[in-house]
Amino acid sequence: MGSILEVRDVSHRFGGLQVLKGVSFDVAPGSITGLIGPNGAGKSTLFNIISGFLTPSVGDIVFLGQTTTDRGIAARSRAGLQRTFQTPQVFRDLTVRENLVAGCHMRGRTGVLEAFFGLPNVRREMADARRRADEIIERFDLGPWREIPAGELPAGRQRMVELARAVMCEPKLLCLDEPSSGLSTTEVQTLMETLERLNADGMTVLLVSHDMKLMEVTSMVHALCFGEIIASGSLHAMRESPRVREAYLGT
Ligand SMILES: Nc1ncnc2c1ncn2[C@@H]1O[C@H](COP(=O)(O)OP(=O)(O)OP(=O)(O)O)[C@@H](O)[C@H]1O
Repeated sequence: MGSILEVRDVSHRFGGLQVLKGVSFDVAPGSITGLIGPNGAGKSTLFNIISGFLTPSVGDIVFLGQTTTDRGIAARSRAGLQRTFQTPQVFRDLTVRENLVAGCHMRGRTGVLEAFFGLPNVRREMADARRRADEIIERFDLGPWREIPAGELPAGRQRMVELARAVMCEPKLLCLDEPSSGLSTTEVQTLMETLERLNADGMTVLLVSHDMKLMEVTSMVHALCFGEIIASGSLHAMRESPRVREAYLGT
């Protein structure tokens, strides 16, 4: 199989501000690919373009061989691209389990009328969703908080709930925006182990962050600076690259 995701010559401007300049890279299936860069490099803009929250001024996003540049967020999600946010977006009043079941909704095949009348296939689908939510809750060590409203959990745990909900959708590509932001050292370690486990189970991950510790889980890293990719390679190669050191690490 070719690339899961191809970013092709993407440029973007906000009014007079050129934020991305001809950015191209691929995400290989089965990889954890990282995108690093200093504040203001254009990471979030690129991430929003990949996930469909923004349309690039120029260039294309190709997901699973299909040009998806003009497809909306929901269509990309149905095709298997899931994202998380810098600030975790959980349904605050729903329990952890309900959050995960809600995540499963996108995978459902039943229509609105069937759901309204509570037809047997809807009940079956809901039972499947609850079973799957319970499995994932165990995998993410969220058991003790299963029936707690997600909004009452500390930020680190909410991030795990958001990640678990994204995993419920069985994404082909999981895109994570600054997933370690606001986490303690122990929580970052747990996050890294979780990502490695998901990847070992076959999930492809795109990780956008300036956290070099977190980047240790990646097999390929692209460094973005002032809207351009200035280097690509292993994390070790990035740490050794004079251009990255100068632009990103400031040494
Ligand atoms: N909606 C917007 N309108 C105008 N300028 C914007 C907008 N969003 C981002 N920018 C500008 O685009 C540039 C790139 O921002 P972006 O948030 O993509 O960078 P980043 O690498 O994600 O930074 P950070 O690590 O601080 O989140 C910055 O100069 C920012 O001020």
